[in-house]
Amino acid sequence: MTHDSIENKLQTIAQSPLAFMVELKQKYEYATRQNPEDVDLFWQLGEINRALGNFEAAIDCYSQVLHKCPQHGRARYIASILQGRQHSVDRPTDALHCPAPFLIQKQFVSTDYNQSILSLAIEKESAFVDAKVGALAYETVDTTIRSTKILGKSEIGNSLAEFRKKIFENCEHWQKLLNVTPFTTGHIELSMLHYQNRQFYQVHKDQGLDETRSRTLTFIYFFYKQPKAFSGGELLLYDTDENAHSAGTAFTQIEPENNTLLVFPSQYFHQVTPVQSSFCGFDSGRFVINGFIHAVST
Ligand SMILES: O=C(O)CCC(=O)C(=O)O
Ligand SMILES: [Fe+2]
Repeated sequence: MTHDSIENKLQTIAQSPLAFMVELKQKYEYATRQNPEDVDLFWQLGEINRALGNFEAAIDCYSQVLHKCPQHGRARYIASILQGRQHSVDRPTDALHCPAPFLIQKQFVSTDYNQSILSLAIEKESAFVDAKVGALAYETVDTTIRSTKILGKSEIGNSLAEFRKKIFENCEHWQKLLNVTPFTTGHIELSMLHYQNRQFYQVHKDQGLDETRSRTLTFIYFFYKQPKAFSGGELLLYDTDENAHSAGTAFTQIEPENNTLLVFPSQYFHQVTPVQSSFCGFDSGRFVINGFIHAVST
């Protein structure tokens, strides 16, 4: 191996911890073949596959863990989340950080409506501005934390009424599926985001400040022009402690797939990995409708 290629390799790993995970996965696959009775190796390979977004492979690993160790509550809970049936399994209480429950709805809207959402975003290009971070009164642009452009609610106006209605209609059902404390649906806050090459959003949670306390469920609707002109931009959903004071080190990777909606309780930490794209046209970027379902305070 030449000096240059080692440097390139190191740089790739530094820029993308997920590339490092792929190497780790290969090592653990080998180790589990050599030690098929070792529960811990299957557990760790499950966690690596979850972090890489390989749901099927992760579920297989957790099944192996449960086969050998049926009382492994964490493996049972995570496997149930990845299969979309977390409501049927108790949350594990054995560690500080709990895996985030989530739902994925593929083909959330019709193909025609998905196209019209994309057209609306493209039409509004000049109204997208740098997204800010921090409490409302002090919010600032800090591109080391959040590097993305946003189309705010005043620009969106009533143009996503059909989308908003669909969120509203599903809300009660999602509460049950996600096993959250039942709440009365209040207002639905939404914005559109656009990420181009190198843009990202560091680890954060959507709830906690006074003005965001009533945010209860977060939804993220992924959309983009086909064929997909970027890679990266994955959503990493972190295991989080009960009171949402900190993110754990383990996470589930969710690939942004066009016309797919992701829903999770707003106290869970998450991040958007850097987008990579060699196209610079606005229409080639990663788009989302990001929003929050507020609970009416009682
Ligand atoms: O772009 C995304 O997928 C999520 C954005 C996000 O987490 C946020 O704006 O709070
Ligand atoms: Fe967020």
